[in-house]
Amino acid sequence: MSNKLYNEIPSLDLRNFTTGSAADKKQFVNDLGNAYNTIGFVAIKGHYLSDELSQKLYQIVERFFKLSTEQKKQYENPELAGQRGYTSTGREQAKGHSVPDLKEFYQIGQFVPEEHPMKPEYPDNLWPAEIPEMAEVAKEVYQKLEKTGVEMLRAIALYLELPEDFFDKKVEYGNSILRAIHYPPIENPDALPDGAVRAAQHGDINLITLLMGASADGLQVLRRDGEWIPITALPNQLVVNVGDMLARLTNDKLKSTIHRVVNPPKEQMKNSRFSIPFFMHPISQMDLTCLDSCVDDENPKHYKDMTAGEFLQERLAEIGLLKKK
Ligand SMILES: O=C(O)CCC(=O)C(=O)O
Ligand SMILES: [Fe+2]
Repeated sequence: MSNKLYNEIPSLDLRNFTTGSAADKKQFVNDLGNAYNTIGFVAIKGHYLSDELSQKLYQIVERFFKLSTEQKKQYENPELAGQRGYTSTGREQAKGHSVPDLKEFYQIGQFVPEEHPMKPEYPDNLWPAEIPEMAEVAKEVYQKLEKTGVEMLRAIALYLELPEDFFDKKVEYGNSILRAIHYPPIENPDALPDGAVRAAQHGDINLITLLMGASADGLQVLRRDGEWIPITALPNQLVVNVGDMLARLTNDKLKSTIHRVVNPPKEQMKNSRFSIPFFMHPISQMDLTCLDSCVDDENPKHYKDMTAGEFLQERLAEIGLLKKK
């Protein structure tokens, strides 16, 4: 393994894994493991989401967030803990951070056929009547990202010396979330509460996150040496990082990538920022107990045994989305 400290994230072509030779595939797996052990993010081209489709979704999302607060709040139901529909500003804070992030968001969950046994597992998606095109476009984006995520998890399984299909059944009709985020203009920077930022530093909850290029700069990753490095996804690239669930499963052999979204420089404070991460979750029954292969005397178990569903509930409470009854 190289100990090189990257200043930018390595870029890989997923086609080397999906349609390449055995040697290409092996190289992809090695490069991916290397990226996750150094900077923690990787940029992927040759995936299944077209730039055209992602632009279409961005336009729809911008139209939604331009609606009045009253209109948007029709799609906010606190009983859903932010997992479907709209969540207004001031609700979510990063774990361990007392000031809420400067953002509002809209979450879209799994699409399960009516008769499927997994159907009752998930609340229905909410669709804004004002934007009738959202449902169809969001579903297409969701499924293209999910398909990309399955391939990424196959490569990760091989890197961990697990069977290639280790994650396949665990993410089939999984609890993944497409989250459209709007970071509103900062109208009065002097009136911001201390420590209020667009997104305070955090690790994502899920297995892996796939992020399409945001509308503006601001995303930064915490490199292993403690330096914050700016991340920009180029057109046609997805940025993919490891989340807390994969860190638990691998006893931190794969570490959850800490990242944040900083406030813009003064002259850009009046601009909105939009981003659309896809959080790849397994089904809630998945056991996140550390793999035996990742535990030894030098690396005793860091985490207590939990299912993905239990871990998600715990975290939603910690970030303010699930109010304790
Ligand atoms: O807005 C971004 O670029 C990243 C957002 C993020 O890290 C998150 O919602 O977990
Ligand atoms: Fe994140």
